[in-house]
Formats: sequence, C-alpha cells, structure tokens
Amino acid sequence: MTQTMIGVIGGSGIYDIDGLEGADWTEVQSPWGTPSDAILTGTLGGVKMAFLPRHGRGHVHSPTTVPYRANIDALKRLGVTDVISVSACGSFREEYAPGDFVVVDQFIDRTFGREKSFFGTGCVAHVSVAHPTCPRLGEACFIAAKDAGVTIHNGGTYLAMEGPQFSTLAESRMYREQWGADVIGMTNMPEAKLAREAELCYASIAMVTDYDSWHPDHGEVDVNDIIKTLMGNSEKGREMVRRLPALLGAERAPCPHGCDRALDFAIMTAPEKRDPALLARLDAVAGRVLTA
Ligand SMILES: CSC[C@H]1O[C@H](OP(=O)(O)O)[C@H](O)[C@@H]1O
Ligand SMILES: Nc1ncnc2[nH]cnc12
Repeated sequence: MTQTMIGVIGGSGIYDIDGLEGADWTEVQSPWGTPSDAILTGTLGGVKMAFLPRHGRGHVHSPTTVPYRANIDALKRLGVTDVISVSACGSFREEYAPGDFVVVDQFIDRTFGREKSFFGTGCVAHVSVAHPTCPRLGEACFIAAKDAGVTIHNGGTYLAMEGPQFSTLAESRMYREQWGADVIGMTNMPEAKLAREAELCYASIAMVTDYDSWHPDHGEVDVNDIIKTLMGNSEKGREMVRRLPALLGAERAPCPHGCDRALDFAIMTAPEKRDPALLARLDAVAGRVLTA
C-alpha cells in the first residue's frame, strides 16, 4: 500500500504551516527549475506532510513567474500523493462572501504567459482535465473546513487570469454574467493541469477575499482589504489543514477517480522517437509509465 503524503501549496498570506513533527525546510532540486522555495516537511497525526509557499517566503514570485512545473515536480519527487492548493480569490457570487471558502471543481484557464505542460517535442502527451480536481480530496477538505467552523461552499468554477493587475469592470462582468465563473484568481492554472500530468490528486480551496470589481456595493479590489481578509482566512486555512491527516489516513489506496493513473493512455510519441533528454526530466512526473 502507498503511504499518503499530503502536499499543501499555500497561496498569498500562507507562507508556513504549524504543528508539524520533525519540521524541516528541505531544498528540493528539480530538472524543471528551482521551486518557489524550500519545502517544509514533517508529519501531522502520523501522516507525512509537505508544505510549499507558492510565492516563496516573503512573497517573491508573481502569479506569472511562479515556477509551476518545478513546484509540482518537486512535490512529486518528495513522494507527495495528494496536493491541496489553498488560494486567495475574488468572488462573483453574492453568497460566496469574503471569509468563505469554496471547494473549486472547475476552471476556466485565461492564463497565457506560463509553461503549461511537462510534455512537448520528443514526448507528447494528452491527459484529460475534464474533471480537473479530485472529488475524494475535495470532499476531505470540505469536511475538514466544516469541522473547523469555516463557511465552505461545495463546488465552484475558478477563472484563472494572468494578472498581476486585477480585472477591468467589463471583464469582471463578463466572467460573472456570461461565462458563469464563481471565483477568480491568478494561480490555479497551470498548477492543476500540471498536477494531473504528474498523476497527483489535486484539490483547490479558494478563500474568498473580495467581490472583485462587479459588485455595486463594493469598491474596486484593493490589496489592503485583501490582506486584512487574508489574515483572518489564513488561520482558518491552517485549521483546515490540521484536520486533513485524520481524514485521509496514512495509507493510501489507488485514487477511485484515476488521478494517479492519468498517464495510462496519454503518451502519443512512439518509444523510438522519444527524446532521451526530455525523458530524463520526466523521471519523477512520468517515470511510472515511461519505465514500465
Ligand atoms: C494578494 S491578491 C492577488 C494574488 O492573490 C492570489 O494568490 P494565490 O492564488 O497564490 O493565493 C491571486 O491568485 C493573486 O496571485
Ligand atoms: N479579485 C481578485 N482577482 C484575482 N485574484 C485575486 N486574488 C484575490 N482576489 C482576487
């Protein structure tokens, strides 16, 4: 049986987690570049944990420059089985109020300035992201957050924008009224796509910090207001994380939704046409299928 290792990617306002036994910041080398920061490893309730601050401690990386491939590769390399992304977001729904959490289950990817795949010339692969998050993991987060006293909504479409500027009013209205997005942020794509390519279960918990710019009773998005809401939210996020090990357990059965087998039928390039240099970089992400 595989051992569970919960990987938490902390977004804006979340630069560490507390309560880990044997806590240690570990530098992980990746052939996909340098991850956002060292990774905090340890155990919580007997379950292995790994925490990576998405923007780096001190908030160094912008949403565009976050090294998404290095981050996902480094987590996979460490043995992470389940990735929980905790992110700040704006809300397009009156009832998803600042301070609330949302279990994201769909994305609209409007990012354009980022590397979005581990695969390419010399090893082409196409995975499905029709259902980009893991329902089992999302359910565990929902229960953990509820138990922690958080108001959490089960399901929502996250519009991933490039940023770093916030949306114009016209964009905000279009995303909400025509595209049916529920929340907006700048980082969950390509992160979720890369996690799927790396055969990692991925759940995204979006912590609402503002109403973006569409809401007639709220002003423009303002980082100061976001930070204030984040201060309250980040403690709730930590409380949710503390409850996850008990819900997920130390031993992990295969994912019932197949996240951990996403590459079974994905690779198109004939074995004799594959680029050895790219295959070497894919050792952690796709070693299961490339060495079989
Ligand atoms: C601090 S407001 C904008 C910033 O916050 C969110 O970051 P993350 O998703 O890492 O929590 C948003 O995506 C923007 O990067
Ligand atoms: N309104 C917003 N738009 C994009 N990213 C955000 N992160 C937090 N609030 C946001």
